[in-house]
Amino acid sequence: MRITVSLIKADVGGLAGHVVVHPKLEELARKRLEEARETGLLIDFYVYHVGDDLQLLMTHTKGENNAEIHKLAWDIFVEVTEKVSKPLKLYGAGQDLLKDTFSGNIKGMGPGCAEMEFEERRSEPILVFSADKTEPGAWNYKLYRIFADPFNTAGLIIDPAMHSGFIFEVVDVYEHKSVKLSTPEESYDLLALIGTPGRYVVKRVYRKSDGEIAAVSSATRLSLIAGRYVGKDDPVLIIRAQHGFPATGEVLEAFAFPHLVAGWMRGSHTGPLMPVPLRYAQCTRFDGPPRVVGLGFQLHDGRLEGPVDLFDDPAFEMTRRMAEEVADYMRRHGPFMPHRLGPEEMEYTTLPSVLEKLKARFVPAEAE
Ligand SMILES: O=P(O)(O)OC[C@H]1O[C@](O)(COP(=O)(O)O)[C@@H](O)[C@@H]1O
Ligand SMILES: [Mg+2]
Repeated sequence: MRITVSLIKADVGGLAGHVVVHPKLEELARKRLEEARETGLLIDFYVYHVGDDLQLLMTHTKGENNAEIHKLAWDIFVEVTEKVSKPLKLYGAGQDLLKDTFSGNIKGMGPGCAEMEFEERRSEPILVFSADKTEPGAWNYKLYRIFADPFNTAGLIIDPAMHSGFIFEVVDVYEHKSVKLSTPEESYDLLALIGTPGRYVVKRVYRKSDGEIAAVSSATRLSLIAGRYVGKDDPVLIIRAQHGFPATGEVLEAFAFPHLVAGWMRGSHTGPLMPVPLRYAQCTRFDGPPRVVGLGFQLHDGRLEGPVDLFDDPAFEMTRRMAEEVADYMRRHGPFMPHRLGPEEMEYTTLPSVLEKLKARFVPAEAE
């Protein structure tokens, strides 16, 4: 049976600033998705949040980029904005809805979207990850560790189905071009690109032996669509696990190191990506630190069994402690790089308007 998993998210209003999604937004979204399940449009769904981003996880048989599914998500974001965010004056009501009318595909309209279609296996574990206060390139490091680094993923050495490696599809978000690179043989080329996560973003990963889709992320950069700062993209990621794909624990292992990502306060700072359970999925200190939630499901004929709240485990306490220490260390740099992002990344923040004011005051400098 061919199943499509669609994870579509948007920031349509935050409670107490950009901290968390209001429960009423989730309630109304659940109601509408329940109706869509009753009509048969959806097989199943799960609504959750990370920070101020409302997450709609849906399963169906309509394929990727389906107008009905995308419209369902778009209409929900619009309705919850009108009926909940605006009356309650939630912060940044409708923030990610960059266009007025739906035009067939939600991509490029503001919300983030990751979708994959596949033949459901005899047993199909899927893992979904959602991050707040960071950008899509934040997954680059994790995806490399999961699908190309045998020090993370034992199966790359041990499992014959994975031994020939994976193919990474990388998007240049500035040039709107993509390239496929094959690991392990092109690992260094891959790293040459994805080590610049603000520009090169891993969009998909395929198993090399049979071309099966293994992972897909949301790879849009909102500021490049809007041409101005509209918050970070707060990306999502779907990964298939086990039996010829990395085991659930191999996927999670990549999250045990809270690597540094761009985002955090005003989308302008470097900070550690902290893996948290759903109950800690709110961004507080300096609007962060950037955080990620992970949910695990078993699919059965497209139905979502679960979730398992994957980071709700003492095994990730040390990671969180390390993230807190790194957060504290980075914070002490205040407005200095590398805590504050470099000039290229700051271009789409509100900093250029501040610098503009100083322009006229510059005079030729003395010869040194
Ligand atoms: O100028 P404002 O409206 O207070 O916006 C600043 C806000 O933008 C943000 O960068 C937005 O974060 P999100 O991308 O999660 O919406 C917050 O960190 C910060 O509070
Ligand atoms: Mg957000």
